[in-house]
Amino acid sequence: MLERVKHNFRESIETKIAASEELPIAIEKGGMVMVECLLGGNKILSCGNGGSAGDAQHFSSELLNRYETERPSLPAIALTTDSSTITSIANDYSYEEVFSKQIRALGNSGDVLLAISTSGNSKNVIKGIEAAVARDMKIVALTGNDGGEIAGLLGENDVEIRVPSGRTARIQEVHLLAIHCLCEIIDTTLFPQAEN
Ligand SMILES: O=C(CO)[C@@H](O)[C@H](O)[C@H](O)[C@H](O)COP(=O)(O)O
Ligand SMILES: [Zn+2]
Repeated sequence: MLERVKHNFRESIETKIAASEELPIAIEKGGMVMVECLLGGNKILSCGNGGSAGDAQHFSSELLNRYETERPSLPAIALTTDSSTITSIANDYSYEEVFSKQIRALGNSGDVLLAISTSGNSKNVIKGIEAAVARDMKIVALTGNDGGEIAGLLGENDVEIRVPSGRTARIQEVHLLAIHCLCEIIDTTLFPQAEN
């Protein structure tokens, strides 16, 4: 067991080193897409399944509450939290529609969708992206593996942050780091004078 644990630490560190070489440009671009959105008075919606649902909520709480510095609350909504809405959409329509239906109701032109999927193939996230595109929203996608179907759905104004790993847990670990980088870009760009 000790060896397995050590292996996981090493694998996670190696994935982060590879990501530190491959991802900064995409993360900076994603952060600036979010900054523009917020400067325009728009909001960021976020979605994902399982661990990525937790990541979607982690991100929105850091905008709505705070990241590292004192600054005003920023507008974000995780689409993973309202169990009444999610269960009724899944029950009456299909689980594939749980994000897209919310996006059609809440999403406006200029808003951003933070779409999180380690495989890039979760149908409800894919349908969420399609709904966001139809609403003239921009997409920042956190993916892994080969980007899956999501990679092929993105336009030139969208951003894919694809973790160079095929293992869900390792991808999620880098997604969280990328989320913290996005928060830092937002905070330091919008509130350069803010203090801890
Ligand atoms: O957290 C984990 C595995 O670490 C799981 O709960 C994982 O998030 C779930 O299997 C998701 O349904 C996977 O979806 P996706 O990342 O492929 O979109
Ligand atoms: Zn997990």
